[in-house]
Amino acid sequence: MLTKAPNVGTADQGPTPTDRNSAERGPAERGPADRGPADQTYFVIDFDSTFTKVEALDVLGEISLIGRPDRDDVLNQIKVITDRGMSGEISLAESLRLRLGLLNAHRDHLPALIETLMGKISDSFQRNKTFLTENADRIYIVSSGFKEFIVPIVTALGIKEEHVFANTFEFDEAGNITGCDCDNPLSTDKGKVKLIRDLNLDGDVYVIGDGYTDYEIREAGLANKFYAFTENVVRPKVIEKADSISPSLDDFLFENKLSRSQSYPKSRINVLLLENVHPVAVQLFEQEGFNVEIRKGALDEDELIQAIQGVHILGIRSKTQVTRRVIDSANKLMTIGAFCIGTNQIDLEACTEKGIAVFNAPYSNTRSVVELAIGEIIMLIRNIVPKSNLMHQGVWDKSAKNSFEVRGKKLGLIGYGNIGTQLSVVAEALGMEVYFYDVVDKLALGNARKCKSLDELLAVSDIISLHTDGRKDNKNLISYREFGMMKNGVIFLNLSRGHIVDIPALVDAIERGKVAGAGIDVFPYEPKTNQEEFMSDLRNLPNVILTPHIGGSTEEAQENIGNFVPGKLLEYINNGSTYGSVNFPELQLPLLKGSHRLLHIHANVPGILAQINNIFGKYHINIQGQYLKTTEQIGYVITDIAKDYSDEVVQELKNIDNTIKFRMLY
Ligand SMILES: NC(=O)c1ccc[n+]([C@@H]2O[C@H](COP(=O)([O-])OP(=O)(O)OC[C@H]3O[C@@H](n4cnc5c(N)ncnc54)[C@H](O)[C@@H]3O)[C@@H](O)[C@H]2O)c1
Ligand SMILES: O=C(O)CC[C@@H](O)C(=O)O
Repeated sequence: MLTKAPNVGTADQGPTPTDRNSAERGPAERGPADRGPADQTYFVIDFDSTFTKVEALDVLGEISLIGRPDRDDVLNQIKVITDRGMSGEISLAESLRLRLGLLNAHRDHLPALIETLMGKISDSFQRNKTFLTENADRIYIVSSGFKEFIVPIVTALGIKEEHVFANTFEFDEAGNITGCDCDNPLSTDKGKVKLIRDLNLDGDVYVIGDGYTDYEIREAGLANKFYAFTENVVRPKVIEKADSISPSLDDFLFENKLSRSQSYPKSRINVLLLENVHPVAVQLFEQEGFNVEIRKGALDEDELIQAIQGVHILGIRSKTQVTRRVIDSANKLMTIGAFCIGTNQIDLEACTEKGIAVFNAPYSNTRSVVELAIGEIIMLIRNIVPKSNLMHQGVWDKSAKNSFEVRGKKLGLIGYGNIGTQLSVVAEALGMEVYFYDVVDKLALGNARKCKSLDELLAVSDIISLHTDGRKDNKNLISYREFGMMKNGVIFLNLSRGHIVDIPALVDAIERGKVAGAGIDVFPYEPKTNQEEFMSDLRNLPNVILTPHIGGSTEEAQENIGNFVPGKLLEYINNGSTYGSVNFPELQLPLLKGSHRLLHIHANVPGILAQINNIFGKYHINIQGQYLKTTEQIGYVITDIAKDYSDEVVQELKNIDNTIKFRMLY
């Protein structure tokens, strides 16, 4: 029985490479023909904390002890005993005896217990009902729990009643639970071992469970492998004995190439979040079942190259530079989320070439930047910062000199995108005259006036605020010449990107009095963490507000972003949708229902769609839906097909010349 290596998938060839040119496995992909295990393989599954999320006797206690003043105390004692039994600290018989003694339970409590347990079936078991039903002949539930509640739960998911091995309660005449059937081996130590030995299963045996008693079957030489099931509880003492760890049933089925409801187990998807991304994002990924690693600061290139190994989803903000070297070394990366607006810190071209989809949050912090800009404009034009500094030194300098209203002043906006336009509207509400210049022809909102050139805007404005994107061409957009063209005593703001302003030129303009006040939030070099000192020639200049790139750092904006970006990344991972991507052809796809989705990313050269469809034609595959979108660089073809198809189809699709990435979803 123990000589064979696990070989349960006769036809499934397992996960196939995501990246055409590598042998790695990626999320949401598999061989097409999962036909389930060979006949001679048996699956022995534990019940409490494996099939269900909870320990049934704990739940029974919660029901049976209602109204007792010492309920919480007793429940705690029951939990402690359960854990000690499960990790092998006390014998099972002892654990059962002690718990039944404390429970004070009655037959009438059982319906409520069953109802509660029905709602506590482990998520991955619920998802894989088809596997359980289709393989009912080979699945055994072996538990030291009690048939009275186990049978109704597991049979609801297709398990055969005669394959449930567990204890039975003993009741007194009044219906009180007094103990258990002592002749049953499962009420005794090493009971599962005795039971499996008696069953004498003729084939390979895989045991899935969270407890030490499950491991004992393997220890006794009666199972080929013991899988420590950790979806609900993690018991270090059990894990250290396991042949393998199964964070979910999906993971077990994937590892053994068995038919399953998810193309790739979510517990195998690794997420790396840098730069203090909002906790709501962590929560969203964890709820999805992904593995999440978080780091507070940014990483430099070499650190990131190390950290990105095995990572499928990377989340960053504005400081992490995702260079071509990083992208080239990322062995599993599928998608990047910029938890901010700007994406200039990411080499988008390299991402596109590798088939890595990038998403951002294009307007989740827009309002926060606008409010900061308005606040700073008022502070600067009133000369508040020097006055406040003096007050802190005890100087009372009451005067109106160099202090103005914003009403009637000309505000010049360079860049009339999301932030520029919103600032335009709010500034007009304060009575300012708005002028704007954008490289793209933009609709003027309200009474805003379009300038034909940057120079025109520079010459006319009393206050200039920079809101262009961070494209490379914008480096030093504002330098000596541009400051020279501005009005004397102009107020200047940069809350966009640091490299857009030539800092020595700005320092010079401030020192000469050309710029009477400046609000600067972004810098060509920004400290990687809050521990690093901020070094700049802008320090200690008069009437200059310096802020540490916090234009978008409000609780509201960060929470918005923390919700928005994971939403996009999850849609891409789970459904293939690229709507809102900054480098991929944008496709909003319908939810996947009853079919398999094949996603083909390729270089945009002529004839790929025809080649894809020729392959479908050759294998008589009926296409249920097909979507295509291209950009100059790449094409993205999504095809929904019926579930039956052969390995060759997948292989041929991957072998099409110019294929960048291929994956499957179901
Ligand atoms: N300080 C912060 O915390 C913070 C927060 C959010 C956004 N930002 C930055 O603010 C900037 C604007 O954000 P947005 O959401 O409005 O972006 P956006 O893409 O909506 O708008 C940018 C606009 O700038 C225009 N533009 C680009 N280059 C130009 C040039 N040389 N001259 C004139 N116009 C030019 C574009 O055509 C576009 O209309 C970005 O750089 C973004 O990264 C900073
Ligand atoms: O929060 C950040 O790191 C960046 C904020 C801002 O510059 C953006 O691009 O949205």
